[in-house]
Amino acid sequence: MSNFINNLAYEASAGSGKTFMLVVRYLSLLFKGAEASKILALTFTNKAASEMSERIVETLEELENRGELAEIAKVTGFSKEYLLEHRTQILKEFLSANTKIMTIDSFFTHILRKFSLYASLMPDFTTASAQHEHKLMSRFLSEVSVANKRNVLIDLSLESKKRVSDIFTLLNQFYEKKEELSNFSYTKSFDKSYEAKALEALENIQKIVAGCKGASATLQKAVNVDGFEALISTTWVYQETLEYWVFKKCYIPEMDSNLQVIQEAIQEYFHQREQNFFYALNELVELYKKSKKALYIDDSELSFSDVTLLVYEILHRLDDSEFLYFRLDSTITHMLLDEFQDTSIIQYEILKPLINEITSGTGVSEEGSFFFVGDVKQSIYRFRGGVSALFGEVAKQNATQVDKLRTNYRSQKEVVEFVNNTFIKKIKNYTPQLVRDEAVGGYVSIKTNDEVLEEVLEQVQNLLALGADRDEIAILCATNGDGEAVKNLLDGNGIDVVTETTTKLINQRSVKAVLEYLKYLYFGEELYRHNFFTLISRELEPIERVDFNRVNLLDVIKNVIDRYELFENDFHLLRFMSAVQNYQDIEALLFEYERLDVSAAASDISGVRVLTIHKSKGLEYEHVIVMDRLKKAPPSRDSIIYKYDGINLQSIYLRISGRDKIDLDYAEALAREKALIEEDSLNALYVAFTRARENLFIVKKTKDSLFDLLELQDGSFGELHCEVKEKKKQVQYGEFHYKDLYYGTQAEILALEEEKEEDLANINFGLATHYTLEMMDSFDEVAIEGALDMCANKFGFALEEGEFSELERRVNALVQNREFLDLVDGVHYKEKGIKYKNNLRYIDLLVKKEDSWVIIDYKTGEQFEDEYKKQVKGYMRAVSEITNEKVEGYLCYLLGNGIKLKKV
Ligand SMILES: Nc1ncnc2c1ncn2[C@@H]1O[C@H](COP(=O)(O)OP(=O)(O)OP(=O)(O)O)[C@@H](O)[C@H]1O
Repeated sequence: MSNFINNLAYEASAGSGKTFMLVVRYLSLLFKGAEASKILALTFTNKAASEMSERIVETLEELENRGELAEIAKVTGFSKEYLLEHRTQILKEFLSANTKIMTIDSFFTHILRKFSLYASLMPDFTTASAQHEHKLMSRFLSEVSVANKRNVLIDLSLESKKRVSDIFTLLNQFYEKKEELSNFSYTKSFDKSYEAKALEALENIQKIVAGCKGASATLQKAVNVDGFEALISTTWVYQETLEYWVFKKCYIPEMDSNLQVIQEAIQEYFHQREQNFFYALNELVELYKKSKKALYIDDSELSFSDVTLLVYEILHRLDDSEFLYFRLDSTITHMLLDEFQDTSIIQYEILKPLINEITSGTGVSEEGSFFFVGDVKQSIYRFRGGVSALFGEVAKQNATQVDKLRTNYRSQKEVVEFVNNTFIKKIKNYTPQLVRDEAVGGYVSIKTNDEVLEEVLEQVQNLLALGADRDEIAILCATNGDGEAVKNLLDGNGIDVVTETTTKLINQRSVKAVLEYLKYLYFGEELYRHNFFTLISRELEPIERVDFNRVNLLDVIKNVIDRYELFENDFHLLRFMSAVQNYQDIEALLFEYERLDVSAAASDISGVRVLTIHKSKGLEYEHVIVMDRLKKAPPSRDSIIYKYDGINLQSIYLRISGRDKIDLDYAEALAREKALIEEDSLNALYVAFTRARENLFIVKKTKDSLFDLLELQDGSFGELHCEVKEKKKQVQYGEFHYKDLYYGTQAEILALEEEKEEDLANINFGLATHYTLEMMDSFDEVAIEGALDMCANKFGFALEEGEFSELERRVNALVQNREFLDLVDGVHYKEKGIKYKNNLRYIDLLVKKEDSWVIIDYKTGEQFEDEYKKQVKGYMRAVSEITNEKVEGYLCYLLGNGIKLKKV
């Protein structure tokens, strides 16, 4: 019997199988006959989106052995046999469908492209996580100047005691919350009548004191203030009553009534300051918006928040928005949302009509369904406009059944219990998780050590010594800076580290190959064809060019993948394909892909993972080390306090010190803000601890610790145990010889490395020499001629007169050098890229002799010999590790006075 519930949500703890159920849901829909192109699955990060596609494929491929099988059977009511029988068909359909598994940001970008003309934009705009800040700043400043609002900006700066760049942050907040703030209005006022009221009351108090015999000198001094400014900087005006301290002896009730008058006046003063501030900010937001718009129209580049706001405007403001939604809706019948707790209110507002349409079942989609999962305890993006109350609200608004998942499927007993015991006292309504039967082990250690980095290193070394798989060790830290510090330390101790950059999608081989292929189709340059076949380890063959005006980019990519059978087990390509959908055309892709901020499938990248807690969401590792922050956290001092009632923005306040003592509303908002910040930190720790499957290590400091909130005691639970798995096979680098003319070549890498130290002429000469040598197929005079032609084409403009013939002379000398020719007698691999320590390095010339290897590194000057030697030694180590054979390295100097070979 089918158990399919149309509107369903899971509000469940970490590791309880929310993502698992999302995949089950997606597949159940497919098995029930839904078209993949009509299922919209939205995630928060690109990583999550691509992982979801991967999991769908993997699950189908291995369905008979997967836990999902039983769940899908339960949900759909189909027998396991039926499901197994149909999975190949489903997989085929899924792979060929135009699937809609993506981030919320890319979904909104799609919408905006579709309706871009409503926003006076061309549809080929590009997106980035943020607009170019400097450009925006200077544009804004000139707008401010033109609008004659410089004083407004200066006043704001003075008022908030902030720099203009900080005012920028506030402007951006106001800009992003524009919709929520649209019902707020601010009044500008310079009426200072409150001052007179306060000073009159002060005078009354002064009189009382003057008439009081027992008035001490301290008291007389305390009330002896001159003017309003001085009055508000005393401490006594903020007391509840004056029946205290030095006032006590002279206290009469009249004192307090005057105190109250003073406090009301101060409140009025604060209020006026706040209103004037918001008024000014609001005025500038208009200019800010204008500058942003000008910039995105000029550059055709939008930030994700621009996209979101524009989509909101288009869908909600235009008269024909119903029609717009209709057009969207007709292509979406089912909606699945991951990590719902991090959805912002405006994001939900955009999705809302679509969800309504789907769930009401009266629109285009009779059989629609809505599903979302999340965990309010893992909400850590409050600062980005995520309000955790949204979860319940949305369930209510859409008549969604909210179920729980009680069992933890991720972690071992000790970890689950430690997390339960730690957070039950700290997080409201915490429901302890159940341990699954077979999870009887696990280990948790809490250790205080002020040398945080050393402690972390030791823990990693210990784990590795016990046989832990380095890919299964993750170090979670508070900030990117801390991550950098750990990475450097581990690197320095010979431990491979994987961070965000090493895992970029465009740095993966299969993706590179496809890009080379596309470049060949577009530029027609032979080298790209050559590179492509080299990268996919095949013999060179002809490639038919295509006319990009007539074919769809994605089809071209699918075609190359099919034709050369590139897909097999390569999830990078799957990710790449979904990323490509964001590019308007081939030009946009080829000229912009370097900025593509998508990470690769983790499977074939190796090393200890170092990442921030925020980035660790949704991930899991066998061993997790959560380290304390290395520096003290800066106090949170947001100038504006936003107070929400549920999901509705109720009021906003300007932070003014002392204000909480006399303004109850403000005090409440401030207290709530503080509680929310604390909740965020607590949630972040919850996320961090729940990433561990087997072993969890907490490294904390004695002071200013990230873990202070939890009051952890040093100690350990359970027994440390590392399952030693068979070591993964070394990745084969054998055929990776890969030339590239226009980017990322050895020549350019050298340029980056040496830029600082040599003058330009030397650099160019060196690059041209390298390039010539790279272009030579063999070491003879015929090859020199061809290579020099190519060099003249590429570097002719950059070389000085005479340099070219000097280059020719040196290269000729090289091919006549007996010692060199003997050394290079063997099979040549030029421009050999080797992936070592997660860096791609290029060896000028690698020679395979009978049972050994020779590395040759060309140089045109001797001034940095020590550096050069280090570099070659690095290559030698890499090659010897990969091949397990004898390796020799040589620096080969092509100098003005002859060839010099130096063994390293
Ligand atoms: N019903 C199940 N049967 C077998 N394994 C499961 C089941 N549910 C989840 N798992 C496994 O447990 C682990 C955690 O599940 P999943 O990642 O879906 O949890 P989650 O609730 O999304 O966690 P988080 O909130 O931390 O992202 C995964 O390795 C998953 O494959």
